[in-house]
Amino acid sequence: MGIDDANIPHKAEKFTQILWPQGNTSFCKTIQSYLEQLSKLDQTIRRMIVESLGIEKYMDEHMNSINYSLRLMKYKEPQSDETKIGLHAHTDKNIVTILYQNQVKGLEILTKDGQWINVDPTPNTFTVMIGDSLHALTNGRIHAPFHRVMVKGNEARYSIGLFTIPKAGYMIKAPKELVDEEHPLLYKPFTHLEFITFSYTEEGMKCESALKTYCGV
Ligand SMILES: O=C(O)CCC(=O)C(=O)O
Ligand SMILES: [Fe+2]
Repeated sequence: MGIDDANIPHKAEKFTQILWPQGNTSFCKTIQSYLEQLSKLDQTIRRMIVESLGIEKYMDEHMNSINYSLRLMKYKEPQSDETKIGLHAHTDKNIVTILYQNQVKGLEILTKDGQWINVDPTPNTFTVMIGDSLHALTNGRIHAPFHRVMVKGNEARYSIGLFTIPKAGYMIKAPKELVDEEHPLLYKPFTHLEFITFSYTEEGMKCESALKTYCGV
């Protein structure tokens, strides 16, 4: 469950009302404050990425091209020592995801050489995941890793994700500065909505990389 267009202040109130029709000021304020602080962290991260790629002239366009979505997730305890899949292996389709979780481990990331590694929970630590849209926008300079959640034991895993999502209709297109003979264009321009729609089709779910199949050059 979550909040789309989470940058709109009254959305946190509406979301709280769904969970507590009689109201819950403390929850609502916590969510608002979380959104405020985490969106600043997201902006710092994206600014650093744009600067590190030397494409500062696109900074304002990039910073203004997204909306936020906040999702609260619960992975039920399987009540068994056998490891079960909580969330299937996938790449995020958006720009940047910032994850925070309780003390129950389960998040795993696939390294470029094909090893699944655990992301062990550390208090006060956020995990930043790059999504396919940023991978495409940077013409492949930044890797969008496959990740999954594996659960076992008797304790539920809770996580909260702030997702940076391209605005409706925004064309995701690598700037010309990142395309040259050594780095040929990897993906044709696309919108997030069209890409995500494809990724949910039978073909999109079956193929190894929905991004490559959908708009790979
Ligand atoms: O719960 C987590 O830590 C990961 C969630 C996730 O990968 C997602 O929602 O895309
Ligand atoms: Fe994910």
